[in-house]
Amino acid sequence: MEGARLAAHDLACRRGDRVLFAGLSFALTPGEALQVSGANGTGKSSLLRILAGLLRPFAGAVESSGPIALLDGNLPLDEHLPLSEALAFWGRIDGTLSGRDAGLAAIDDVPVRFLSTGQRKRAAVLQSNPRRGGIWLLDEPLNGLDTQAARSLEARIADHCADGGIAVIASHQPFALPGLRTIALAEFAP
Ligand SMILES: Nc1ncnc2c1ncn2[C@@H]1O[C@H](COP(=O)(O)OP(=O)(O)OP(=O)(O)O)[C@@H](O)[C@H]1O
Repeated sequence: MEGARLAAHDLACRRGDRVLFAGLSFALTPGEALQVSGANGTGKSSLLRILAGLLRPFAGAVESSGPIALLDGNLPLDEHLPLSEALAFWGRIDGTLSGRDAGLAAIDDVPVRFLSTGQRKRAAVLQSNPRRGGIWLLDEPLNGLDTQAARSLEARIADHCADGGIAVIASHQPFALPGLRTIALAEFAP
């Protein structure tokens, strides 16, 4: 696979009748990670949805190559299925789920609707299943995770980038990632 690329060209985002940000540009090459920070409501989640192709930008364009995986507040797992079966559904669609989480093994048989906040996030990390060398869009990925799970996810993001992947992280929280670039969304508020 050719190396992943992700570029934003002069992006603007409008929600309702308000422009949240404008003039946002960046370019990421294989191995790079970018943190997007900003106060509540500045448009971090909206930016990730634009980058994922799920929301049309008000202006500007996104250029990407490589598979995209999005981890956001939604958990696209059947709430009524035991966790292992709910994950297996995506395994059949996506191929083998990348990675394992030993902390979830003991609750394989628990229906998704009974999972705790942190367990849901950990299941979402597995489900989002970033492809080797692809683009991983992460919305507040550390929310709800205990310290050990947070360190483990940081290590997983670092491995993903070391493997030629790209990561964009929307978060208020500091990240321990080598070479992490940052963008403060407030600087692009009109
Ligand atoms: N469909 C919509 N129609 C109108 N306004 C919307 C819509 N979706 C989101 N918004 C508004 O857009 C703004 C940005 O929302 P967004 O979720 O992108 O912000 P955020 O920076 O991720 O916030 P947080 O840190 O609280 O998660 C908010 O004011 C929100 O109310």
